[in-house]
Amino acid sequence: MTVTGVIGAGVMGVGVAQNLAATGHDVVLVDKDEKTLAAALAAITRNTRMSRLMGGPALDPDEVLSRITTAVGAAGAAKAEIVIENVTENWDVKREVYETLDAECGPGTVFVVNTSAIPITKVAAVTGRPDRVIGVHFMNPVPAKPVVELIPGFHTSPETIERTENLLRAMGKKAVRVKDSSGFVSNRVLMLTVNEAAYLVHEGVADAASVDEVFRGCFGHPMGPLETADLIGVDTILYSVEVLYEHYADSKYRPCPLLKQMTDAGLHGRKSGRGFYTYASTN
Ligand SMILES: NC(=O)c1ccc[n+]([C@@H]2O[C@H](COP(=O)([O-])OP(=O)(O)OC[C@H]3O[C@@H](n4cnc5c(N)ncnc54)[C@H](O)[C@@H]3O)[C@@H](O)[C@H]2O)c1
Repeated sequence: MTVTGVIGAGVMGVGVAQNLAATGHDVVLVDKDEKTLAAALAAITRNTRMSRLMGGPALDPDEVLSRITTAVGAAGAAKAEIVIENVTENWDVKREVYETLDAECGPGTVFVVNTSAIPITKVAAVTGRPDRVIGVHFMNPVPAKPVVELIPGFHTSPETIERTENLLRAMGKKAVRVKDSSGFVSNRVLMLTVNEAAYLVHEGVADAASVDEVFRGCFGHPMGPLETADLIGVDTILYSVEVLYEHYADSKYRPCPLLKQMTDAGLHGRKSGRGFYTYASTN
């Protein structure tokens, strides 16, 4: 039986595991503790029930859940043939996970890096299989977003690209191939926009609702940048801007102090119930 490992059961891991299971794949979903895994399964149950209402396919939650097993610790994905990693956007956290995966998984296992800004070649370098490491930047919410960025690293082999493209096709995704560069295409632009929007609030130029209204009303964006920050996770925005700032050594990516304060205060957006806005539920 072919199993796909999904490491990290947060915002993205939940979406990736649901998308995989809903398209017939057996999944082992991994996180640091049982509590997070239980919350992830509850979120997948809610999201599959709501799928039709949200414009997606009708899904049977029991059938989707029957394809997902869970495990604590990255070693739980040892038997997977492909692993999709979605842990916190922090280099030390990701590095440790890849060292474990490299030691535990078979030599043929492909590691798919889902990151906002960390270069794929840097991740590949901490493994003994740089030819079998590739980036896929999924969009959020994963089951609802048909396009991903596909990012081969410096050493990624044509076979790894092909295996990853096949999996993405089976998940119903169209892959846009881009070169390995911190932030890729989407987040070089999006993170700058969100960071600058946070500066507008930080400096008192406008409140969050006014900033978002300008983007929705004037530019026709379905969501403003600060609503988007809450959807992505304010902490994840901060970590991504920090990665860009460090990688390019360019002051245009200087992280807004308000993002730092909100992250420290636990205002992480939808997933924590409060960010730039307040939410009734943390789904
Ligand atoms: N949120 C988005 O919209 C979005 C979009 C595209 C890509 N990404 C990227 O996807 C990755 C995950 O983002 P997220 O929004 O899901 O973050 P998140 O904070 O919601 O979830 C991260 C999960 O990783 C888990 N984790 C941390 N260390 C771990 C370890 N050692 N072993 C197992 N699990 C561990 C955490 O417990 C948490 O559940 C990040 O690299 C992020 O940049 C996020």
